[in-house]
Amino acid sequence: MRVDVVSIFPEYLAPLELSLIGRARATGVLDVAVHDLRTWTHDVHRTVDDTPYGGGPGMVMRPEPWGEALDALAPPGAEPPPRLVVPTPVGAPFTQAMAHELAAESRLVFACGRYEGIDQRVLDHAATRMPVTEVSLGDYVLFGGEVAVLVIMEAVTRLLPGVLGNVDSLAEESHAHGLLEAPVYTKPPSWRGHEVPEILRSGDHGRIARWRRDQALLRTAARRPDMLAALAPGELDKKDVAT
Ligand SMILES: COC(=O)c1ccnc(N)c1
Repeated sequence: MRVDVVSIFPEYLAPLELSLIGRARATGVLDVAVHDLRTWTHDVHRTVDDTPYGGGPGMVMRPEPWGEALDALAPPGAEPPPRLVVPTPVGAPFTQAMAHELAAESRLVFACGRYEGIDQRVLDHAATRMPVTEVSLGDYVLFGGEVAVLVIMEAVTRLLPGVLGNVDSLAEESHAHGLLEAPVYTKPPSWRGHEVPEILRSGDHGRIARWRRDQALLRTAARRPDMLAALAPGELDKKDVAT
Protein backbone atom coordinates (compact mmCIF):
# COMPACT_ATOMS: atom_id res chain seq x y z
CA MET A 1 0.00 0.00 0.00
CA ARG A 2 1.22 3.47 -0.92
CA VAL A 3 0.30 6.28 1.47
CA ASP A 4 0.93 10.00 0.97
CA VAL A 5 0.28 12.47 3.79
CA VAL A 6 0.08 16.24 3.21
CA SER A 7 0.45 18.53 6.22
CA ILE A 8 1.84 21.94 7.21
CA PHE A 9 3.45 20.11 10.15
CA PRO A 10 5.12 17.07 8.51
CA GLU A 11 7.20 16.47 11.62
CA TYR A 12 3.94 15.49 13.42
CA LEU A 13 3.97 12.34 11.28
CA ALA A 14 7.43 11.21 12.47
CA PRO A 15 5.87 8.40 14.61
CA LEU A 16 4.98 6.67 11.33
CA GLU A 17 8.64 5.59 11.32
CA LEU A 18 8.25 3.67 14.59
CA SER A 19 7.47 0.06 15.53
CA LEU A 20 4.85 -1.88 13.53
CA ILE A 21 4.43 0.82 10.91
CA GLY A 22 8.19 1.23 10.65
CA ARG A 23 8.56 -2.54 10.18
CA ALA A 24 5.75 -2.58 7.59
CA ARG A 25 7.62 0.09 5.66
CA ALA A 26 10.92 -1.75 5.97
CA THR A 27 9.40 -4.98 4.66
CA GLY A 28 7.76 -3.21 1.72
CA VAL A 29 4.17 -3.85 2.86
CA LEU A 30 3.73 -0.11 3.23
CA ASP A 31 5.28 2.83 1.39
CA VAL A 32 4.70 6.16 3.18
CA ALA A 33 5.66 9.65 2.01
CA VAL A 34 4.96 12.80 4.04
CA HIS A 35 4.74 16.13 2.20
CA ASP A 36 4.76 19.75 3.41
CA LEU A 37 1.76 21.57 1.92
CA ARG A 38 3.89 24.71 1.69
CA THR A 39 5.81 22.95 -1.11
CA TRP A 40 2.88 24.03 -3.30
CA THR A 41 2.84 27.69 -2.27
CA HIS A 42 4.56 30.34 -4.40
CA ASP A 43 4.55 33.53 -2.34
CA VAL A 44 7.44 34.65 -0.19
CA HIS A 45 5.46 33.95 2.99
CA ARG A 46 4.37 30.49 1.75
CA THR A 47 0.75 31.34 2.67
CA VAL A 48 -1.64 28.43 3.20
CA ASP A 49 -4.60 30.18 4.82
CA ASP A 50 -6.85 33.22 4.53
CA THR A 51 -9.89 34.79 6.19
CA PRO A 52 -13.27 33.01 5.81
CA TYR A 53 -15.86 34.32 3.33
CA GLY A 54 -18.97 35.28 5.25
CA GLY A 55 -16.87 36.34 8.23
CA GLY A 56 -16.38 34.43 11.45
CA PRO A 57 -13.38 33.52 13.58
CA GLY A 58 -10.17 31.89 12.50
CA MET A 59 -8.70 31.17 9.09
CA VAL A 60 -9.50 28.76 6.27
CA MET A 61 -6.92 26.77 4.28
CA ARG A 62 -6.64 28.17 0.74
CA PRO A 63 -7.66 25.88 -2.15
CA GLU A 64 -4.72 26.60 -4.49
CA PRO A 65 -1.93 24.82 -2.59
CA TRP A 66 -4.19 21.81 -1.96
CA GLY A 67 -5.21 21.67 -5.60
CA GLU A 68 -1.60 21.64 -6.74
CA ALA A 69 -0.63 19.10 -4.07
CA LEU A 70 -3.38 16.69 -5.15
CA ASP A 71 -2.51 17.25 -8.83
CA ALA A 72 1.08 16.26 -8.00
CA LEU A 73 0.22 13.25 -5.83
CA ALA A 74 -2.76 12.03 -7.87
CA PRO A 75 -2.15 13.23 -11.44
CA PRO A 76 -5.41 13.48 -13.41
CA GLY A 77 -5.83 10.28 -15.41
CA ALA A 78 -3.52 8.17 -13.19
CA GLU A 79 -5.33 4.85 -12.66
CA PRO A 80 -6.47 3.71 -10.20
CA PRO A 81 -6.86 7.07 -8.42
CA PRO A 82 -6.00 7.06 -4.70
CA ARG A 83 -8.67 7.41 -2.04
CA LEU A 84 -8.44 10.87 -0.46
CA VAL A 85 -8.92 10.58 3.31
CA VAL A 86 -9.66 13.81 5.21
CA PRO A 87 -9.73 13.57 9.02
CA THR A 88 -12.33 16.10 10.22
CA PRO A 89 -14.86 16.54 13.03
CA VAL A 90 -17.62 16.55 10.40
CA GLY A 91 -16.63 13.17 8.95
CA ALA A 92 -18.17 9.72 9.14
CA PRO A 93 -17.25 7.81 12.33
CA PHE A 94 -13.99 5.90 11.99
CA THR A 95 -14.69 2.24 12.80
CA GLN A 96 -12.93 -1.10 12.55
CA ALA A 97 -15.07 -1.76 9.46
CA MET A 98 -13.75 1.43 7.86
CA ALA A 99 -10.21 0.42 8.82
CA HIS A 100 -10.73 -2.80 6.86
CA GLU A 101 -12.08 -0.83 3.88
CA LEU A 102 -9.05 1.47 3.87
CA ALA A 103 -6.69 -1.49 4.29
CA ALA A 104 -8.05 -2.89 1.02
CA GLU A 105 -7.05 0.23 -0.94
CA SER A 106 -3.83 0.27 -2.98
CA ARG A 107 -3.29 4.02 -2.49
CA LEU A 108 -4.36 6.51 0.18
CA VAL A 109 -3.71 10.26 0.30
CA PHE A 110 -4.33 11.91 3.67
CA ALA A 111 -5.09 15.65 3.76
CA CYS A 112 -4.40 17.13 7.20
CA GLY A 113 -6.59 20.17 7.79
CA ARG A 114 -5.72 22.93 10.23
CA TYR A 115 -7.31 26.21 11.35
CA GLU A 116 -11.08 26.23 10.64
CA GLY A 117 -10.66 23.65 7.91
CA ILE A 118 -9.93 23.29 4.20
CA ASP A 119 -11.86 25.31 1.57
CA GLN A 120 -14.78 23.01 0.66
CA ARG A 121 -14.01 23.35 -3.07
CA VAL A 122 -10.84 21.28 -2.56
CA LEU A 123 -12.92 18.26 -1.54
CA ASP A 124 -15.62 18.97 -4.14
CA HIS A 125 -13.04 19.16 -6.93
CA ALA A 126 -11.14 16.09 -5.70
CA ALA A 127 -14.41 14.12 -5.66
CA THR A 128 -14.73 14.66 -9.43
CA ARG A 129 -11.72 12.38 -9.97
CA MET A 130 -11.09 10.25 -6.86
CA PRO A 131 -13.06 8.76 -3.96
CA VAL A 132 -13.08 11.13 -0.97
CA THR A 133 -13.67 9.94 2.60
CA GLU A 134 -14.14 12.47 5.40
CA VAL A 135 -13.61 10.64 8.69
CA SER A 136 -14.04 11.57 12.34
CA LEU A 137 -12.38 9.84 15.30
CA GLY A 138 -15.13 10.96 17.63
CA ASP A 139 -17.18 13.91 18.81
CA TYR A 140 -14.35 16.30 19.65
CA VAL A 141 -12.13 18.82 17.88
CA LEU A 142 -8.34 18.66 17.44
CA PHE A 143 -5.83 21.30 16.37
CA GLY A 144 -5.32 19.43 13.11
CA GLY A 145 -5.79 16.17 11.27
CA GLU A 146 -2.22 14.92 11.88
CA VAL A 147 -2.81 12.91 15.05
CA ALA A 148 -5.96 11.44 13.49
CA VAL A 149 -3.79 10.22 10.60
CA LEU A 150 -1.52 8.46 13.11
CA VAL A 151 -4.53 6.71 14.66
CA ILE A 152 -6.02 5.73 11.30
CA MET A 153 -2.63 4.56 9.97
CA GLU A 154 -2.10 2.35 13.04
CA ALA A 155 -5.59 0.80 12.76
CA VAL A 156 -5.14 0.21 9.01
CA THR A 157 -1.50 -0.95 8.99
CA ARG A 158 -2.08 -3.72 11.54
CA LEU A 159 -4.66 -5.20 9.15
CA LEU A 160 -2.19 -5.42 6.25
CA PRO A 161 -0.92 -8.91 5.41
CA GLY A 162 2.31 -9.85 7.15
CA VAL A 163 2.27 -6.99 9.65
CA LEU A 164 0.88 -8.77 12.71
CA GLY A 165 2.76 -11.95 13.58
CA ASN A 166 -0.34 -13.60 15.02
CA VAL A 167 -3.29 -13.07 12.65
CA ASP A 168 -5.49 -15.05 15.08
CA SER A 169 -5.50 -12.03 17.37
CA LEU A 170 -7.28 -10.06 14.63
CA ALA A 171 -10.14 -12.55 14.68
CA GLU A 172 -10.73 -12.28 18.45
CA GLU A 173 -10.09 -8.63 19.20
CA SER A 174 -12.71 -6.08 20.18
CA HIS A 175 -15.00 -4.99 17.34
CA ALA A 176 -13.79 -7.90 15.20
CA HIS A 177 -17.11 -9.74 15.67
CA GLY A 178 -19.26 -6.82 16.73
CA LEU A 179 -18.55 -7.27 20.45
CA LEU A 180 -16.03 -5.96 22.97
CA GLU A 181 -13.31 -8.46 23.85
CA ALA A 182 -13.42 -10.52 27.04
CA PRO A 183 -10.99 -9.61 29.86
CA VAL A 184 -7.49 -11.07 29.55
CA TYR A 185 -5.13 -12.49 32.21
CA THR A 186 -1.59 -13.85 32.45
CA LYS A 187 0.76 -15.14 35.20
CA PRO A 188 0.88 -15.02 38.17
CA PRO A 189 -2.36 -16.94 39.01
CA SER A 190 -2.79 -14.83 42.15
CA TRP A 191 -1.78 -11.17 42.36
CA ARG A 192 -2.46 -8.80 45.28
CA GLY A 193 -5.40 -10.96 46.33
CA HIS A 194 -6.88 -11.02 42.83
CA GLU A 195 -7.22 -14.47 41.25
CA VAL A 196 -7.31 -15.48 37.60
CA PRO A 197 -10.79 -16.91 36.85
CA GLU A 198 -10.44 -20.65 37.49
CA ILE A 199 -12.03 -21.62 34.21
CA LEU A 200 -9.15 -20.05 32.26
CA ARG A 201 -6.75 -22.45 34.00
CA SER A 202 -9.02 -25.50 33.51
CA GLY A 203 -7.67 -26.54 30.11
CA ASP A 204 -11.28 -27.10 28.97
CA HIS A 205 -11.14 -25.13 25.73
CA GLY A 206 -14.85 -25.51 25.01
CA ARG A 207 -15.87 -24.06 28.37
CA ILE A 208 -13.16 -21.38 28.07
CA ALA A 209 -14.54 -20.29 24.69
CA ARG A 210 -18.05 -20.17 26.18
CA TRP A 211 -16.85 -18.15 29.19
CA ARG A 212 -15.08 -15.66 26.89
CA ARG A 213 -18.16 -15.29 24.70
CA ASP A 214 -20.33 -14.72 27.79
CA GLN A 215 -17.89 -12.13 29.13
CA ALA A 216 -17.80 -10.36 25.74
CA LEU A 217 -21.61 -10.23 25.65
CA LEU A 218 -21.91 -9.01 29.25
CA ARG A 219 -19.19 -6.36 28.74
CA THR A 220 -20.73 -5.17 25.50
CA ALA A 221 -24.22 -5.02 27.05
CA ALA A 222 -22.88 -2.98 29.97
CA ARG A 223 -20.60 -0.58 28.08
CA ARG A 224 -21.83 -0.50 24.48
CA PRO A 225 -25.52 -1.50 24.24
CA ASP A 226 -25.51 0.22 20.84
CA MET A 227 -23.13 -2.45 19.54
CA LEU A 228 -25.33 -5.24 20.86
CA ALA A 229 -28.37 -3.68 19.18
CA ALA A 230 -26.40 -3.41 15.92
CA LEU A 231 -25.50 -7.11 15.80
CA ALA A 232 -26.80 -8.84 12.68
CA PRO A 233 -29.65 -11.26 13.55
CA GLY A 234 -27.51 -14.35 12.94
CA GLU A 235 -24.69 -13.08 15.18
CA LEU A 236 -26.37 -14.26 18.39
CA ASP A 237 -26.99 -17.98 18.67
CA LYS A 238 -29.36 -19.71 21.11
CA LYS A 239 -26.49 -20.48 23.49
CA ASP A 240 -25.95 -16.71 23.75
CA VAL A 241 -29.58 -16.07 24.59
CA ALA A 242 -29.14 -18.15 27.73
CA THR A 243 -26.50 -15.65 28.90
C1 LIG B 1 -8.81 18.92 12.39
O1 LIG B 1 -9.26 17.59 12.57
C2 LIG B 1 -10.03 17.33 13.70
O2 LIG B 1 -10.26 18.19 14.54
C3 LIG B 1 -10.58 15.96 13.81
C4 LIG B 1 -10.18 14.96 12.92
C5 LIG B 1 -10.74 13.69 13.09
N1 LIG B 1 -11.62 13.42 14.06
C6 LIG B 1 -12.03 14.40 14.91
N2 LIG B 1 -12.93 14.11 15.87
C7 LIG B 1 -11.50 15.70 14.82
